Amino acid sequence: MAPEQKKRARPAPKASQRSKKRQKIEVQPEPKSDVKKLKVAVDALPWNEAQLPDMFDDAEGFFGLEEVEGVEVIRDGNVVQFVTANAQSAKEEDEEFEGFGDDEITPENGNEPEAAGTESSKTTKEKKAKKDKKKKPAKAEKSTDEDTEDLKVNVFKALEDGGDEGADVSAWADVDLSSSLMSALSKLGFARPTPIQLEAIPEILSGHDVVGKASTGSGKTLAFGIPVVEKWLETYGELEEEELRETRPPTALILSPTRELAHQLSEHLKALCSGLTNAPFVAAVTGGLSVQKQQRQLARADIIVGTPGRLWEVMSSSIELTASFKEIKFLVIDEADRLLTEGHFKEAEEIINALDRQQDAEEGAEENLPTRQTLVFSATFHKGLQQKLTGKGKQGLKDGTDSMEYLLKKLNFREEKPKFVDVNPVSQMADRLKEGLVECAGTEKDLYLYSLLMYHPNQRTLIFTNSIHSVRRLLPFLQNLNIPAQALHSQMAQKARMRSIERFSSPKNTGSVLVATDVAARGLDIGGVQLVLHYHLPRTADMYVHRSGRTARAEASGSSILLCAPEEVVGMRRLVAKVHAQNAISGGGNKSKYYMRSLDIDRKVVARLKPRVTLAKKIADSALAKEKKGHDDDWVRNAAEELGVDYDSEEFEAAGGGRKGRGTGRKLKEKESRALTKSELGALRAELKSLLSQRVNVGVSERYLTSGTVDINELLKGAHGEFLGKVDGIGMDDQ
Ligand SMILES: Nc1ncnc2c1ncn2[C@@H]1O[C@H](COP(=O)(O)OP(=O)(O)OP(=O)(O)O)[C@@H](O)[C@H]1O
Repeated sequence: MAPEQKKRARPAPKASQRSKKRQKIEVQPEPKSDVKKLKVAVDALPWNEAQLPDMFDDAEGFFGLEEVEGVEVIRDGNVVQFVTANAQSAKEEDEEFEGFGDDEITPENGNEPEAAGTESSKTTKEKKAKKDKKKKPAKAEKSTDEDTEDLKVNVFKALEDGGDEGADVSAWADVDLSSSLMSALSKLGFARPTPIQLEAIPEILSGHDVVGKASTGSGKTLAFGIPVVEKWLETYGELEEEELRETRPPTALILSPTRELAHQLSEHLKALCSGLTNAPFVAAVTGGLSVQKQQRQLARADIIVGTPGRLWEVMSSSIELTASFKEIKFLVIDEADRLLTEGHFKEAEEIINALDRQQDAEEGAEENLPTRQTLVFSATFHKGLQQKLTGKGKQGLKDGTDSMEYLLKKLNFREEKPKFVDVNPVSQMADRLKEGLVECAGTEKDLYLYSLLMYHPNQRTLIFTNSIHSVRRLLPFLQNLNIPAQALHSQMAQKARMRSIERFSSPKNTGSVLVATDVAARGLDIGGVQLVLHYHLPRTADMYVHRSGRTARAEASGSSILLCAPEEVVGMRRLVAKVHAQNAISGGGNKSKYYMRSLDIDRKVVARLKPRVTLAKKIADSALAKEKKGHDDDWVRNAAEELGVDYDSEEFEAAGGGRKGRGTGRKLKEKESRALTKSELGALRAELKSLLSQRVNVGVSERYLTSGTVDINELLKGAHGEFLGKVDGIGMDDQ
């Protein structure tokens, strides 16, 4: 699409409109006479997320509270109208209102012509260095999505801290990128392409549909992100500031299976774009955050990253959006094997249907092939999917009985055979990942979990469980033991989810622990995760690969340890056989690679940790049971109300409302926990505190385990013996 098509004027943001200051709706004094007023509907006002004090951390009802500034409220009898100061004429009201918020795209960086494509990266770098002295580097989206500000993790933060030297990017020469992108990569410090980038980018740039497979943490995001940005630069990179403010169809739609991953992908692309003079506007569209705000951002987005559910919700409510989406140049499916799984594909399918429907209507179904390129990426593709993706997908689709065939057909590749780029045909696991397992009884997993954390103190650790209930249970348990744990699961409010990730990934919290369900298993790129602990055996081998892939990313190394109960042994064997099958076949060539091995953990030491674990569990259970009792009481009260009887009456109990006679062992335990009085709890806490303050002897030679939060080096200063926490865990290095 040529830039001059489909343009729609957009009001220029005023400096005052970008003010960071927030205020509640209030009646403004008479506006100055030279400012024209604009009446707008309440939904079209420039709402911003209200900033709440930390004490509201988990008050779910408050998340999503929005406020607006610079709005005049006019009351005429019962009619309330909202008027904004705006230099545009009022007739544009219906067309578009971008608002005043601090989330305007600011083409402050957009009025200097792009360096010529033939210019060497060095010259471009010099030019840009001069420019950067005059003003801060472009951060087109820096202030556009405050909801995701807190999700900035890993390398992206470095950009904000300066780092204007830049890397020598001559190793990218074979990929044949524009000088602008070379310069942006230099600023990111990415000196050379990763293997998947080296292989996939040229294929995408030459117009192919691509299916890309590479191990976790190997740079797949930029493997599709760089060509998408390159395409945008090719089309719009030379636009003047004024032209850049005009809306245009988006260049790419990127689908992600989880909200966190969507925000991370968008941050990753923004980080790349922040090194550009003219940059595309990247927007993330996910559930859990304000729809109106996301709709406003979507209207001007060049690259849209979203979860299918929310994306479909906003698309289906706007014919205009759907119409502009049909012009995308790229449809990207990240973590494709998950998104193409039955049960998850429904909304993605709706989106693709909508894109293709438009296509058909306009182009008379010329072969029914889209003009967009489809890019499909993951670290894992189960065998059937892989075969079908690599070319057989378009055959045998007549009856649509095979659902996977059906889904692939739906992707509607424009080529009969997409290019299949597999840079890790042998192993899906990262090279620098060490794997081990610890065998223990199912009932002792809490004890062993804590022991493992003690053996690896001050390491950023991600614990995966198979259920939300387990996350809820383990969180207070670990916190009682002074482990700085955060939780992440899908039933948490989105703000709380992001806050957990932010705290977990904060450079200040190197020894932080995140207890999560598989919602955190895919794609999350959090720097410095050294250890992944599988509290439960993952449900699939692929999930094991993704979970373990949260560590040992890019150039880093890391460990993955599975807690394995006797009833999980069969499943674990199957898992190892699957994950390392190819390695085993390839045999001697890969001698240095070891597989999951049973790790030695001194049971005597574990036994010494038992008293504190028992206490911590008791205290945590008591809190959980009380919380549960609150819910139960609500239920009972509501049921009594429905029956029209007193909550405490015998009549109500007789009617079954009191749920008598359903006491099981678990219920009894809960009851016992609830029965703990305040002073009993206080005594338990005091006992635990005293235990936690003691070192744990780990053997004959004055060796001790310490609480994970204690600085091992400090302790060592006064001791001759060794602390297990100081050495490299439990023998992972010897293997
Ligand atoms: N060329 C490069 N040089 C150095 N680091 C890079 C390069 N490309 C990407 N990275 C960094 O590597 C890390 C992992 O990248 P990314 O998140 O894209 O991995 P992935 O392959 O998508 O992993 P997963 O399968 O877990 O989603 C990121 O921190 C990213 O910034």
